[in-house]
Amino acid sequence: MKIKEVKLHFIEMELINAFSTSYGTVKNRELILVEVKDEAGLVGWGEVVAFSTPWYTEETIQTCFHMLEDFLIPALLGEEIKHPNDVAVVFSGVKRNNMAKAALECAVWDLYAKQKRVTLSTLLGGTRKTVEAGVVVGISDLSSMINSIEQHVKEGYKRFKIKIKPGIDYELIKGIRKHFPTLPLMADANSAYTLQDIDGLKRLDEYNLMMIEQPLGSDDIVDHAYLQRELKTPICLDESIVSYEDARKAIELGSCRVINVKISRVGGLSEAKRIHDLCEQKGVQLWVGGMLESGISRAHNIALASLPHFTIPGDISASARYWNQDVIIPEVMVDKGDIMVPTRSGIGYEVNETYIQQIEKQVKQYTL
Ligand SMILES: O=C(O)CCC(=O)c1ccccc1C(=O)O
Ligand SMILES: [Mg+2]
Repeated sequence: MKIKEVKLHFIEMELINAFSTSYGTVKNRELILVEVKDEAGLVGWGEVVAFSTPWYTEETIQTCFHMLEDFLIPALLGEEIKHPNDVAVVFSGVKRNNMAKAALECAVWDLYAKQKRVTLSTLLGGTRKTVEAGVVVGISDLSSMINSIEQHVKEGYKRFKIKIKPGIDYELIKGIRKHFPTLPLMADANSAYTLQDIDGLKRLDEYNLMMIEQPLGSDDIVDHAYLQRELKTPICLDESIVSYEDARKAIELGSCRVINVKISRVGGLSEAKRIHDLCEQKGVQLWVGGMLESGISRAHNIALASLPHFTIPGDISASARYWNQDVIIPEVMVDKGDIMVPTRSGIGYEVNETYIQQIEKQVKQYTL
């Protein structure tokens, strides 16, 4: 196939509740929805999930726009693509910028699945009919966090993640554990600690957390290996793993026992699948991470999470967890803690173009 046209839809959606991490707070979520079209007029969808500022990775919505417009879209338009795995090869002249690449690559996966009239899940080798839903609660005061966990327990979620940072950790987890002694609970630090905090991190071992996510530097796998040897709690890496090679090295060094896979962070579905296969082979657990994204990226996450070795519920929540209205039909629903893997072809959800037209700030179109 050849991609004949690419459209970038710039949107901004307000989160139902502001979301706070160790880095800061997100309330208005800027996103770029990416639409690719083949010669027959069939379309596929992807999404740029970088943030407006470079707090999570170095990329932003604007750097992704620059990469897409000036390098990635010109490289892709008109190229012969036999399989979505080829897209990474077409992009190989551009270093990193994984979120920009992933958005376009995911759109090609959706399109390719639609051409073949199969679900994206099937195309990737997915085996599950449902995926387990986990939910994330941002940093707030203890009683608000307990209330929102309570709510999410009622909604059926199967794994609960809280955000922590230095000074808002031990007492917070102690308070949550008092209310929910057996809850499948984990904590995400988003790189807020250093090895100097090791004594405090070791004290968290008493709370039986499923794992602690990304305690140390975003680009570190050496200090994490040291920390993992000192902790009973498994370490899960997020920011530190931006490629298959990173995953291989982290596993070899013993830097983590779990990996959070985000399609965007690793540059696309092909790389995410390679990491899945590696972890399966090495006996390392993994789950699918989230980016406060719209239903389009959420749909890609669901397809990925249907692969057999995604054994831990991911950060894949219902559309209604974050949005008053999502951009897909139907919206993502959680039923008794499970999300159905859609059975229609491609990402399996209809994109609500009428709604996108209402909320988009700008559209840019690129043709061959
Ligand atoms: O529910 C979600 O979409 C994931 C929430 C989350 O933890 C997160 C959200 C934004 C940026 C980074 C992270 C993270 O996993 O570290
Ligand atoms: Mg994380």
